[in-house]
Amino acid sequence: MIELQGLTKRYGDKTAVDNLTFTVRPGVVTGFLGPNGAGKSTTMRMMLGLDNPTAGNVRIDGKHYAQLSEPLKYIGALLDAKAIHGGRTAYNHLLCLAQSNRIPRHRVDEVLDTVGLTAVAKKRSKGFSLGMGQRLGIAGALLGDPEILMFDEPVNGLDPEGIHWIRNLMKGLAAQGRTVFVSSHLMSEMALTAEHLIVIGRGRLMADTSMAEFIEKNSRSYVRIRTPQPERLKDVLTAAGFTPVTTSDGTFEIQDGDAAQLGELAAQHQLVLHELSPQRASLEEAFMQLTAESVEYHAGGVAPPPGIDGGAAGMPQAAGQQAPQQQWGAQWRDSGTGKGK
Ligand SMILES: Nc1ncnc2c1ncn2[C@@H]1O[C@H](COP(=O)(O)OP(=O)(O)OP(=O)(O)O)[C@@H](O)[C@H]1O
Repeated sequence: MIELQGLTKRYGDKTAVDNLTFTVRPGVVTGFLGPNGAGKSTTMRMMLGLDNPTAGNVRIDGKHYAQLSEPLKYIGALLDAKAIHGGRTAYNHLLCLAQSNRIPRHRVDEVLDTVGLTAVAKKRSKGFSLGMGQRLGIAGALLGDPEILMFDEPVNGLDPEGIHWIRNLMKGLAAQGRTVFVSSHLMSEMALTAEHLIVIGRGRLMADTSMAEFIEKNSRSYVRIRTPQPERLKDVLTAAGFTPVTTSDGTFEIQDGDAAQLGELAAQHQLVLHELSPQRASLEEAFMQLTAESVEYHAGGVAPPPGIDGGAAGMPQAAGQQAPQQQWGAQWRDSGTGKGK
């Protein structure tokens, strides 16, 4: 278990991590999300005693990292895969780590096998690809067979097979009852891997909740309808009290009805439907809604036209409706889960 209490880090007048309090529990993969510059790496570095907090503290199974006598046996971490002595072979890199933590030599062979690097164990790591470097970093994290594992962007540079492998590895470690804490910018991957989420923005806690609840609270659901008779359908829906929103590709989106109800209504009026599908936003959309106001680094350029991209800028909007971005952010904060800004 990892426990953060009021964890804060300031660099001059910049507050990188702002009074974070949360617990990462064993048995599930916990995802750590936040826009660029939100403070994820700084938080992870403080968890590992690599940075000193300005205030607050982190406990690893009740102890500060510095109090752990052989830390690799308690917590294994992949922070920066490039932070490896390139002149050493993969085997020697792991052997040095093992010897400094009184870990038996045979573990080196075991973890090399686990991450699929046995064939290149005697090669210097400076010749490794990004993906191979990630695997070596993961081998280092697993070396001490720790109960707690922490991975910062573990799928960086991995090919689809590698991504699949690390996903199963993390789930397997959690299923063994270990604590697994992982950051990633790949939302689709996070949605498949993590059961619990911690979301931060500008250093502050924005959500500490299950994946299912996070998506439920931060996204809208609606029914999408496609018909070759759009004018008639629109009239029927409007007369029945629904608020159909037309998207740029000619489909309708209805937020205030369910698929069965809408399908029956269409049948009563002998309307042909080519699509009738309930939709729920993705983790990516939910994340963008929640963190929209806390994104520090925006790209320039042109917003996508309505209906493109599925992001906030692309959400269709009925006349007179409040912008979804404001609505959803407010809804989330009003629910009381938010720690507020
Ligand atoms: N050593 C430092 N000195 C000054 N500012 C720093 C330092 N390290 C981090 N920061 C600042 O603290 C903030 C948080 O940075 P951090 O790297 O923790 O964010 P992050 O969430 O990991 O970002 P990313 O997703 O881009 O990796 C950023 O604004 C960053 O510029």
